[in-house]
Amino acid sequence: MLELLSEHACFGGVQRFYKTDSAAVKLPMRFSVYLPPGFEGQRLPVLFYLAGLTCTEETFMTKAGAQRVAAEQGLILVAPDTSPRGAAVPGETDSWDFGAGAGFYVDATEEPWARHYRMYSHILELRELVLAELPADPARVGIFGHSMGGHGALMLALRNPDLFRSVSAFAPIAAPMRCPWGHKAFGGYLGADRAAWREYDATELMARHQTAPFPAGILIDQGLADKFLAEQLYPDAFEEACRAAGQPLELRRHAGYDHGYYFIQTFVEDHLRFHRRQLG
Ligand SMILES: N[C@@H](CCC(=O)N[C@@H](CSC=O)C(=O)NCC(=O)O)C(=O)O
Repeated sequence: MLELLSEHACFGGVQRFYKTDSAAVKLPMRFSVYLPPGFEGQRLPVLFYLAGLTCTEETFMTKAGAQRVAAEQGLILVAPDTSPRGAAVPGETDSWDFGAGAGFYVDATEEPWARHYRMYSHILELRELVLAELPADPARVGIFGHSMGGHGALMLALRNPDLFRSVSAFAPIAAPMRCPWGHKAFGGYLGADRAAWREYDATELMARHQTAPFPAGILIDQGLADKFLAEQLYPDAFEEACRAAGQPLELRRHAGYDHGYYFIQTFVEDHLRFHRRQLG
């Protein structure tokens, strides 16, 4: 079920890379796991990280510098890939913001994507797999992510608050129905019907709430020197939906920080501590 591809000692714990045959995607899928020191024989809190456009299961583990704090906090980290690989869909590698590396964490319904591009279901199946095969506590699962993955984390948590107890994001594409990346992805994967888009848009999902789905709060960090901020991200729209729903949100705006992993490195410790507090 799980094939261990490699493992590396890291801050007293172990960094692993796995492959699994995904029932959701109908292809082999890779993911990475960090296990903190002393993981054997106990059930630890686990934090899923969803990466952004062009990333793989390796990006977060090699670039974010999260393992030192995960080791200290006793957190398992899991990073899935960002799309199916080798689906052989014509044109799937033609652009960097749609197709391979850009699955947007939705289940495609449009052809030719519908057979393999099922990343929403893949994240949920991976959650089950991790809980079955690794020393993770099913009652203490959180989710966070960056950009496309920051949105994926918000959306998956809002659709499944019983499965993910804590949620945060770095520079999420917070309202995909309003931006070019979202139009391209939702139009391509889900078709023209905007009712289908609404089921995957975090701002639309939050707007349905009249009470806070995450009463302990949501954390978002956003760089103000992010070149994608004005055209693609719309954190203010998500902030307004949270305000209307009574959802506590800490949206921290940081002068000088861009969209990349130096920004994530700077604030990743805060996110891990935020989740650790909420997961207990
Ligand atoms: N190739 C693009 C840049 C792509 C990019 O910035 N990807 C981001 C995520 S964007 C939203 O999901 C990312 O995380 N990249 C990986 C990295 O190592 O920085 C361009 O030409 O602008």
